Amino acid sequence: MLFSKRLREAADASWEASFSHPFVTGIADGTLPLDRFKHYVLNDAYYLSCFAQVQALGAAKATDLHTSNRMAAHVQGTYGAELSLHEKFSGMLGITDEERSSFQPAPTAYAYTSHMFRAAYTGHLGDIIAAILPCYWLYYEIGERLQGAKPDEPIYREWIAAYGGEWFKELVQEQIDRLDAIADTVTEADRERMQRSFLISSRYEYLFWDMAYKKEQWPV
Ligand SMILES: Cc1ncc(CN)c(N)n1
Repeated sequence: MLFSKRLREAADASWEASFSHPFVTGIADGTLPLDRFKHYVLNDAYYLSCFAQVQALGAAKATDLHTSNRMAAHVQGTYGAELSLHEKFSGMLGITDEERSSFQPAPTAYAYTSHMFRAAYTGHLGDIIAAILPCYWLYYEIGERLQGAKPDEPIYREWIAAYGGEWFKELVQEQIDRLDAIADTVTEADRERMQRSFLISSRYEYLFWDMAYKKEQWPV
């Protein structure tokens, strides 16, 4: 069985929980209150800037120039496509420069990014891709499932269009194929560690919706 198939099966319960989370279903039917989406956008901008750094660490840890180049291209994708989408959302949501400069990540955003940095600093490229792959793959599956949805809110329609698009599908498949190729060359202990990391990221993806939905803050 392909390693990616094994990961997808192992993560199925937490991915199903993401598909049916009220934050996600609220984007699909347009009922999600905008203040919760704003909390998501602020935290996600932080998340994506860390994600790009982790992708760059993947470029540095790759063992051939082609892969370094591709991981660096993915950094540009995060910056040019996803973070610029957030810039647009920030304008539409009226997020001020002051709000952005004084923003501090919520506990879940901080914990999830710390998990990715841990994989990047302690592992090899396979560990990095295992930790970041749910970010690509889960969003693509959500984008695909939501394609038929036509929420009244324009921001939600744009969000759905971005993640269900062909450009994103190609990037996701490229990282799945890369991880499968690496998994063939490492030990079973490595594969088990990568699987644990993939599952932790999958659970954090669920918690990230929940963080935004509940407008999570530090308790003290
Ligand atoms: C938390 C999270 N996970 C995934 C994605 C999609 N790259 C995102 N924007 N934010």
